[in-house]
Amino acid sequence: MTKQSANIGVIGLAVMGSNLARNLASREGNVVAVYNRSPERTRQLIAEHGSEGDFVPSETIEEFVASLQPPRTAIIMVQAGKGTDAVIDQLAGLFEPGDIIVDGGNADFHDTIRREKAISAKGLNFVGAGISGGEEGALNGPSIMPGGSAEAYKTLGPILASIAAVAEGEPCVTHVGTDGAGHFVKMIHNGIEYADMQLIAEAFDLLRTVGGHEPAQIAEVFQAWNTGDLESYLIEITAEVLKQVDADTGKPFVDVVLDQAGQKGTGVWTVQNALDLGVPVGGIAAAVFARSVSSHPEQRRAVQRTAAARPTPVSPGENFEDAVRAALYASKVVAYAQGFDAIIAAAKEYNWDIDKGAVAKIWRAGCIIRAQFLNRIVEAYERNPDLETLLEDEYFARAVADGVDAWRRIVSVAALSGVPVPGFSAALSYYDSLSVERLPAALIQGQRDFFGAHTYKRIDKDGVFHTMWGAGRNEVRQDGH
Ligand SMILES: NC(=O)C1=CN([C@@H]2O[C@H](COP(=O)(O)OP(=O)(O)OC[C@H]3O[C@@H](n4cnc5c(N)ncnc54)[C@H](OP(=O)(O)O)[C@@H]3O)[C@@H](O)[C@H]2O)C=CC1
Ligand SMILES: O=C(CO)[C@H](O)[C@H](O)COP(=O)(O)O
Repeated sequence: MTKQSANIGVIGLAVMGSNLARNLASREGNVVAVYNRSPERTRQLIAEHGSEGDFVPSETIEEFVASLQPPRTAIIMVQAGKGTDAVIDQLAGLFEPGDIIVDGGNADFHDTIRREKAISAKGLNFVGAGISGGEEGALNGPSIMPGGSAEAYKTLGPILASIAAVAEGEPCVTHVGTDGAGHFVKMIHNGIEYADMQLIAEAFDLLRTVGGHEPAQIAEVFQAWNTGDLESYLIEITAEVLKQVDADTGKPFVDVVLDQAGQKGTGVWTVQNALDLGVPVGGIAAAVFARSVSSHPEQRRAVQRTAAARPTPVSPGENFEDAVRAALYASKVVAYAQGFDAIIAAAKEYNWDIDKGAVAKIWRAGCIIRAQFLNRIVEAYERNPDLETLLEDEYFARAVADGVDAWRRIVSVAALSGVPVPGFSAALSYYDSLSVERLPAALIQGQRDFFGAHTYKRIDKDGVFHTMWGAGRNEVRQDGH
């Protein structure tokens, strides 16, 4: 065994960890310690890729720790939850003050805050770092969202910058904020990812059901869209998926896959946390619920048996593809606006100094939502870092206004044709809710006051009021004036 020869270590050598270790080993100057609970994975990595760089494999965690140069830095890439806690406990028992434990998994940021507190009390550094890009990103350059202390980032930052994706000459990594900030931002990335995917799926459904196109034709539409303002990794891979033909049946691949979308939980976390923070993220929530609806086959079958006859799709009308594209773009803007709203609210709640423009920059490459579109968000926050919402920025306000007629038409066409568009319609209702001068919330206040004396405010004078609904219906002031 080479003693203390590695400048960085990776624990957990499944899909993400083994590729991240290979990425690290491919960078000049890195010597990478690698360890996995089951030694077969470590042996496989070395057998298949050992010649790609300087690896130091270990079959026990003690050996792994002994192979790291102080201050030791180890990136954990194991199953989120109990697996991560188990590995952190092992490392914390062997590391020395000043050493750095990095959790690169998809951790719940509350766990990261808890872990950071416990680990830093022992004099060790703990960094929760969101890593996005899937297995290909981990190997060739992911987008990395580290939290933790600024002190730990001084050591860790250059290592992460050396393996991150690069967008317009800048590495896709930034110190997002302290303790759980990195994992919070990664969670929001995934929430936006869910929304992006759902909106694309709705566009596909409309082009097929109302537009009458076959998957291969729709693939060409998406390829064309990928050269305009919708250019993104998700649009690009959608075209690839739609082109695929099933070898067994000769049918489009998309027609032989069971229509029940899976999820590992980060979308649900996004919505749960947004609710806790009081941030309306209806567009993202619609995407999470859409996956959930798809995965209730018994309920779907029950309603299929009893529902009214399915409507005949209405005529798509002129420029249908362009209208779908406009609806997709406007709905996407809403999803990103809601995601950034959640980041702003969390930064206030948890005292994180998050640079929104820097977050948008590190999402431009390496991650699943990578897109040119992120540059528009960078520019918006450069124009005004204190935007109430991205929707008020001059570029986004104009972009949405330009597409809003088409957006309304598409939501109407979908409703008349019986095509479910929870993402498009939730986003449009959100936009209308923000842009209409008066909301029916006044009636809800009246109802609350009626049944529960919950009081209300008036538009024409200060104070808190209650109407004596059961006794004369006089209005009385409730705030002591
Ligand atoms: N897959 C993806 O595309 C992405 C994944 N992530 C996150 O990265 C992390 C790693 O993901 P992935 O590579 O898919 O691997 P998995 O999430 O499938 O986790 C498998 C790894 O965890 C290890 N492990 C599980 N429990 C324990 C334990 N109690 N003690 C020690 N090791 C344990 C396994 O070791 P053993 O071999 O011994 O079972 C194996 O190395 C996860 O947190 C995931 O959420 C983030 C972005 C994308
Ligand atoms: O973190 C990721 C990318 O950034 C994963 O790809 C994501 O977790 C996939 O999520 P799900 O299985 O819930 O669709």
